[in-house]
Amino acid sequence: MTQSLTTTAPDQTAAIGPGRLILVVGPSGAGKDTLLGLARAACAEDSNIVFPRRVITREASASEENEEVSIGAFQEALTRGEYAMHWEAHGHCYALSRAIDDEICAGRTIVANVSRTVIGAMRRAYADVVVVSITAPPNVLAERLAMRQRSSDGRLEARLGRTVEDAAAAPDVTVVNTGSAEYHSRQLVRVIKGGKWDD
Ligand SMILES: Nc1ncnc2c1ncn2[C@@H]1O[C@H](COP(=O)(O)OP(=O)(O)O)[C@@H](O)[C@H]1O
Ligand SMILES: O=P(O)(O)OC[C@H]1O[C@H](OP(=O)(O)OP(=O)(O)O)[C@H](O)[C@@H]1O
Repeated sequence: MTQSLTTTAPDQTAAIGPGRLILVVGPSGAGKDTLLGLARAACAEDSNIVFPRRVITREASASEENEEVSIGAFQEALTRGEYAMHWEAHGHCYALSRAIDDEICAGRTIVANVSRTVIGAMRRAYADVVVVSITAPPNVLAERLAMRQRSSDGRLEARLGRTVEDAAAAPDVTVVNTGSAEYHSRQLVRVIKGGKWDD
């Protein structure tokens, strides 16, 4: 497990700061949305910590409160430069609004569930990036995806088979989410608040 919490972009003058950008990543079914939901509730009183809604071309569900857009609206917004980052996966398009840049410039911390494919670009674009990988063994992922029953998930084998090979995607912190969600969410909250995460 690694825990050097801060990565400084090579060109400080170009990087967006001074607030922190916490990128929560990991395979489907690992528990990212679950731990984020609990961490969000735990940070509700702190207006300096922001959990932006993701823009996604799929319907919102019980496990996730996203801003649902059509593929046409997504592409128009992308052309207008309205997204700070965007990616495609599982047959959907995802993005985070550029509004996060204003929050980071104001010194706030942004926490979001993103694709491992955007980590390298985000490390270059932002001054203070922390990548938190949420993981679990393959059999646990399979059980959890079967249990989640999110209608938009499509073929679970395809979700379970997705891999991302990118050296820039190495995390700063890894949480193996096999204990209670409450316990691991407290680890995530410690990272978000800038403390030691594994006390
Ligand atoms: N620590 C945990 N223990 C048991 N079940 C969990 C835990 N974390 C998440 N889950 C369950 O696993 C399923 C997948 O979690 P989810 O947060 O949707 O994963 P992800 O966002 O990484 O795809 C959900 O049904 C959730 O309730
Ligand atoms: O490129 P990857 O690192 O594999 O990630 C691909 C996408 O999958 C996850 O989203 P989604 O909410 O659709 O899936 P999940 O909740 O099942 O992880 C993750 O947040 C990314 O948006």
